[in-house]
Amino acid sequence: MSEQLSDEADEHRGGFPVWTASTAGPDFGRFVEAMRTLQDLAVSADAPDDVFALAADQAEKLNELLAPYKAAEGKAPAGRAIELPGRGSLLMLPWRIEKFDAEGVRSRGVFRRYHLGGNGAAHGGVLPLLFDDLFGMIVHAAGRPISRTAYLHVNYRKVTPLEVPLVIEGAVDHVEGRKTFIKARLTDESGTLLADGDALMVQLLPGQP
Ligand SMILES: CCCCCCCC/C=C\CCCCCCCC(=O)SCCNC(=O)CCNC(=O)[C@H](O)C(C)(C)COP(=O)(O)OP(=O)(O)OC[C@H]1O[C@@H](n2cnc3c(N)ncnc32)[C@H](O)[C@@H]1OP(=O)(O)O
Repeated sequence: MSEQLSDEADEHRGGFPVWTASTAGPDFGRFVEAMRTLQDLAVSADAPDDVFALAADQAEKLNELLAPYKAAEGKAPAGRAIELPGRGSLLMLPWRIEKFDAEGVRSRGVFRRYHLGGNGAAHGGVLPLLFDDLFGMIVHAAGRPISRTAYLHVNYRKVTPLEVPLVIEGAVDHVEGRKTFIKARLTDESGTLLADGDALMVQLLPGQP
């Protein structure tokens, strides 16, 4: 997979830089998972203010530790660590890719407490994030040139639960010149449809951001 991520000709990249998979050390995955748990706790903890004061002190210390290492886009392992859930990016859902080829992409995972919307269900805004990231991977796995999302449509068919193993799978539906039309479905492990979506991804022209 890492080969596929970096060997495209310039005319297929628009203004995008070459994207290479990261070779992060073993502690990076542990750090990301600890940060995800911290995100879960940050949105769920009901602690006394003196506990939040201690937590703020420690969070500020952590910021001081990492600040000198802030790097330009494409340099940090986050987003490029393809072996980690969500490719090691806290922005992405912590899901694992289990199929990645020209026929489509499938990924599996759970929504966590951090992703709570209301009454036990995933926030409506995190589903398009999951779909959009999958659509980007589908375009890439299908060998299509670097493209951006022109539109993304999600149908919410059933309430999407937290902490329940789910599967998202999609593929290219059809191609018209620069336009790649994609479809995907989010189900639980028994195949019950929770949401489906479709998108138009448009190939970038040379130099297009
Ligand atoms: C997430 C990926 C993770 C992958 C990881 C795996 C490894 C992969 C590794 C590396 C891959 C990296 C992949 C990066 C991917 C990044 C994705 C994003 O960033 S999505 C950010 C949000 N989207 C934008 O910010 C776009 C903003 N919009 C634009 O830039 C333009 O509007 C753009 C490029 C989409 C089109 O603009 P124009 O000027 O080039 O082209 P015009 O002429 O407007 O459209 C071309 C055709 O598309 C239709 N079209 C355009 N927008 C449409 C729309 N909204 N609805 C319907 N048709 C539309 C038009 O009608 C036209 O069709 P006719 O050729 O005439 O048939």
